[in-house]
Amino acid sequence: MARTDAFDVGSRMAETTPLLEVRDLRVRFRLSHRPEFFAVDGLSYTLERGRALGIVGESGSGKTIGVRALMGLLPKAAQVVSGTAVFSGRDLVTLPAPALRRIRGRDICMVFQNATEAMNPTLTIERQLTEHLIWHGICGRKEARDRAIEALGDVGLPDPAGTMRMYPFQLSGGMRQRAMIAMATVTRPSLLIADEPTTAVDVTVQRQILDLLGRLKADGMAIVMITHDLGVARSFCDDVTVMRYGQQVESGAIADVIDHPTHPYTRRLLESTPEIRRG
Ligand SMILES: Nc1ncnc2c1ncn2[C@@H]1O[C@H](COP(=O)(O)OP(=O)(O)OP(=O)(O)O)[C@@H](O)[C@H]1O
Repeated sequence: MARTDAFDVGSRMAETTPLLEVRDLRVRFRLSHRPEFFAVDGLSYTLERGRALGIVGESGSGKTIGVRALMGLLPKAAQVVSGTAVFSGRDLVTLPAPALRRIRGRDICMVFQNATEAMNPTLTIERQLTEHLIWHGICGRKEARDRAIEALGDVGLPDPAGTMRMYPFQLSGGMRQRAMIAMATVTRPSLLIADEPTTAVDVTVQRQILDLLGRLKADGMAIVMITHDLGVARSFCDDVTVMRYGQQVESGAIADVIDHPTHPYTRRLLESTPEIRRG
């Protein structure tokens, strides 16, 4: 792997403890119809508060499984077989399920690729947004409602109070995606994992979402962003790691990797998006 030794997201802040330190994470799949395989095979990175790491790579390279492993949200057939993921001093890999549940949805939240699958179709947007705030004891119902309305406004939904009364199926795809981002950020987690957050939305909404995530980052939120779009990574992330077949082939500061890719696979990814290199 190129630049591994130099890769330390936010190394300028090395004197502070990183918010998240993932070391040599390996996730194995055991399925009945095929030999076992490693969907993630040695993933390492460090992330500081207020920084964003992009994880890029083609479909099936292990990007999503790599972050789901941190959240304890792996499919049944998958298992973390080695490695550590230390978040605020605690290893998420070995943390008992109840302790992980207390962190998930409060300190670490995730924006999923597909809002329709991630949302509960039987609950109003209000219930979905206020649930974490109340369940985690962050605030009572009235304040939760105010915070939910504010979060819906922050993601650029035009009528936050009206949106609160709706069910997911009553929203357009772009509105649903924004409501999901509001759900993931309403607790102001210290770490946000965003899996292709702007893939399903048009360019204007994409800009709004990236602006919002940029403001949250400036306020100190750390963000892991999975994207196949190097343009999004370039405009938003401080650092990037490139994955292929479960392995990290190249990592470093985003501008370095884009301007001076060392791995042939990274060069191929860049060649397929020529507008990136023109800046
Ligand atoms: N539920 C599952 N059952 C079986 N195999 C799976 C499952 N989820 C993921 N995999 C396999 O694990 C590997 C990594 O998948 P992963 O979803 O992490 O890729 P990805 O890089 O996020 O791709 P995409 O951009 O398409 O989401 C792939 O080989 C994939 O087929």
